Amino acid sequence: MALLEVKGLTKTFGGLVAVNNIDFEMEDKQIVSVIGPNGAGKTTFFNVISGYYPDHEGTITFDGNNLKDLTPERVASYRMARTFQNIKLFPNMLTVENILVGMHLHLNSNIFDIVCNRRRKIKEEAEAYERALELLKYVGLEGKDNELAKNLPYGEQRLLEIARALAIKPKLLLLDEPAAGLNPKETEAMKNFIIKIRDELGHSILLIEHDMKLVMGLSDKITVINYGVKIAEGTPLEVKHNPEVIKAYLGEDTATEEVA
Ligand SMILES: Nc1ncnc2c1ncn2[C@@H]1O[C@H](COP(=O)(O)OP(=O)(O)OP(=O)(O)O)[C@@H](O)[C@H]1O
Repeated sequence: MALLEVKGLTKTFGGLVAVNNIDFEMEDKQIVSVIGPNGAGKTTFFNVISGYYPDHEGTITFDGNNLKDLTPERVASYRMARTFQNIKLFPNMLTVENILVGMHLHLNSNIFDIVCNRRRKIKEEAEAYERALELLKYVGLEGKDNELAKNLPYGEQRLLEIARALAIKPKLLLLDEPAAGLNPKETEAMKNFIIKIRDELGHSILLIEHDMKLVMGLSDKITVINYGVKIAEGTPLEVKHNPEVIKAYLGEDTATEEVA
């Protein structure tokens, strides 16, 4: 069974069909990229899958669960986490607090515990704090727990957003343009880090990205969207030699570059 199965997904804004009848599947532990020109519908596709646009047509099944009409919080509770094209951190909170917020979904304390059993809650909070520090270390931000999120350099804010997403131990991690705003060296590091997340933590990853070196270098599969329609799908080699993809998006240069 596919980890994520999307059938006939359509999302309109007034008269504009932003996502048009898309079928899509990905397996567990795959890294899959969604590419296409600006305005093609990639972020809308992510927003629908992760529960931000409940009024759509089509079905989304994730890890055997029907996601129809679920809120982003309910979708996340099935362990689908995401980052955003424009980083969405709590800028005036500490880095470690940003991760703790992402973790609240996973804490088991209920209102009875909070009122009657403080001990369990205190233990959970201490464990959560330790885990948040571990996650900071994992993404390369060790020792930055007491810094305000807004004071981190841009590339580190992207890493913090990923650390917060990892806090829910996602079965599927959606990354919306993880390399946007990064220089080539940071982009290469991000590529290796995404592969490491899949290989070491076993998370499946679905990403949107315009950096073709990154996309071609890490994807098991690439899905190409143009004007809301899926125009191609396949391995990096298949996609980069697809004439329709070259015409709509890649151009001839990418087709002749070596896959990293
Ligand atoms: N909330 C919205 N209301 C109205 N139109 C929207 C909304 N969000 C997206 N659109 C439109 O839907 C289309 C697809 O936009 P989307 O942001 O999904 O594209 P994209 O492929 O992610 O683009 P980019 O690569 O530039 O981020 C665009 O024409 C956009 O203007």
